[in-house]
Amino acid sequence: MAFSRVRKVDILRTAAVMLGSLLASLLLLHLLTGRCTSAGPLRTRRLVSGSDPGGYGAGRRASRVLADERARRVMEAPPPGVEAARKVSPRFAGKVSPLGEGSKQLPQALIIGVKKGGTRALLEFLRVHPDIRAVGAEPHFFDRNYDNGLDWYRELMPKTLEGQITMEKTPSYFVTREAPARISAMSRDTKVIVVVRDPVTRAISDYTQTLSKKPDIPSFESLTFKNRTTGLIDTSWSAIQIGIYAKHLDNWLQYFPMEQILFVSGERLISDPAGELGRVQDFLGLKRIITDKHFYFNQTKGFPCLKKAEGSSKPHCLGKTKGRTHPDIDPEVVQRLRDFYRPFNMKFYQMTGRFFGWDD
Ligand SMILES: Nc1ncnc2c1ncn2[C@@H]1O[C@H](COP(=O)(O)OS(=O)(=O)O)[C@@H](OP(=O)(O)O)[C@H]1O
Repeated sequence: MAFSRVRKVDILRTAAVMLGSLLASLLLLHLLTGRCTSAGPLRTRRLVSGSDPGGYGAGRRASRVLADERARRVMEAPPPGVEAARKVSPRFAGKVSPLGEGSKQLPQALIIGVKKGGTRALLEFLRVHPDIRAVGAEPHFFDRNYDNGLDWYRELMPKTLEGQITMEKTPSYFVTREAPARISAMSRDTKVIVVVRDPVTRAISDYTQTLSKKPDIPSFESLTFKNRTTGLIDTSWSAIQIGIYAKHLDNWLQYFPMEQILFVSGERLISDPAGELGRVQDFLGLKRIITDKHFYFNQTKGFPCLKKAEGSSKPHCLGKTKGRTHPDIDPEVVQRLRDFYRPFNMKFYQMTGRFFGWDD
C-alpha cells in the first residue's frame, strides 16, 4: 500500500517535470518565432544612415550587407506555387537572379526635365552614390515608347539590390501632357526631380543644340517672334514653350503633390554642385555621401567635374555637347524674352516656394 502510494507520488512528480519542460520548450519556441517576425524587413535607410562615418566605404558595406540580406530572402522564399498565388505589384515583379546579384525594378525616382537644364550632369553626379543605379540613355518611355508596356521599360533598367534606387532621366517628360498621369499609374509614390534653368538661357542653349545639328536654321531672333515688328513672341516654338515652367508644373500638380517633386537649380548645380546634390540625396532619403570632396572645377571646361566617375578612379567631365558656347543674341531680343518670362517666373517661384533669381 505504502509502496504503491510512493509510486503514485513518483509518477505524478515525473509527469509534472515533463509538463514543465514541455511548457518551457513551447515558451522558448514562441519567443524565438516572435523575435524573427518582429525583426521585419531590413531597411536600407537604417543601414546607410547609421553612425558609421565611412563615406564610400560605409555605402559599399551597406550594399554588401544588403546582398547578404537578399540572399537570405531568396533562401527563405516560399515554394513557387505559393509565390505565384501572391498578388505582386508590378514594381516588385522583377526576376531575382539565383546568384543574388539583384533584379530589375521600375524606377522609383525620375529626372523629368527640363531639357538643357543640366539633367545629364545631375544624373552623372547621382550615379556616384552606391544606393543609386541609373540607366544611362534616355528611355523616353512616358512620351514616345509608352505603347511598349511596363515590362519593356523594366527590362531597360539596371539590376538593383534591395533598397537601391532605380532612376532614369528623360527631360521631355516635364512638358509631355500625358506623362504625369502615366507615371502616377506606374506608381503614385514615384519621386520626380526637375532641374530648372533661367528660361532665356535655356532657350538659347536649346537653339544652340539644334543649330549644331542643322546649321541652316533661321536665326534665334527670327524664330523668337511671330511678328518681329509687333514684338509678338512665338510661344509655339518649343525653345520658348518649354521655359513656361509654371504652366507645365500646373499639369504635374494634378497628379503629384508638391512634396513628391524636387526642383534643382541648374545654375547652382554649376556654382555649388555639392549643395544641390545634398538636397537631392535628402529628397531621395539617402545618406549624404556625395559631398564637395567629389568635385573639382575644371578651368578648361569651365564646369565642375567629378574627381572619380562611377566605377572608375579617373576624373570625369561631361562631354563636348555639354557646356557649348552660345551664339551672341541681340540684347533687345534677350530683354524682350526676359519681359515675357517674368510673370511666369514669378508664378513659378510662388508655386515652388523657391526663388531662382532669374529676374535680377
Ligand atoms: N558639370 C557640368 N558640365 C557640363 N555642363 C553642365 C554641367 N552642369 C550643368 N551643365 C549644363 O547642362 C546643360 C545641358 O543640359 P542637359 O544635360 O539637361 O541637356 S539635355 O537636355 O540632356 O540635352 C549645359 O548647357 P549648355 O551650356 O548650353 O551646353 C550646361 O550648361
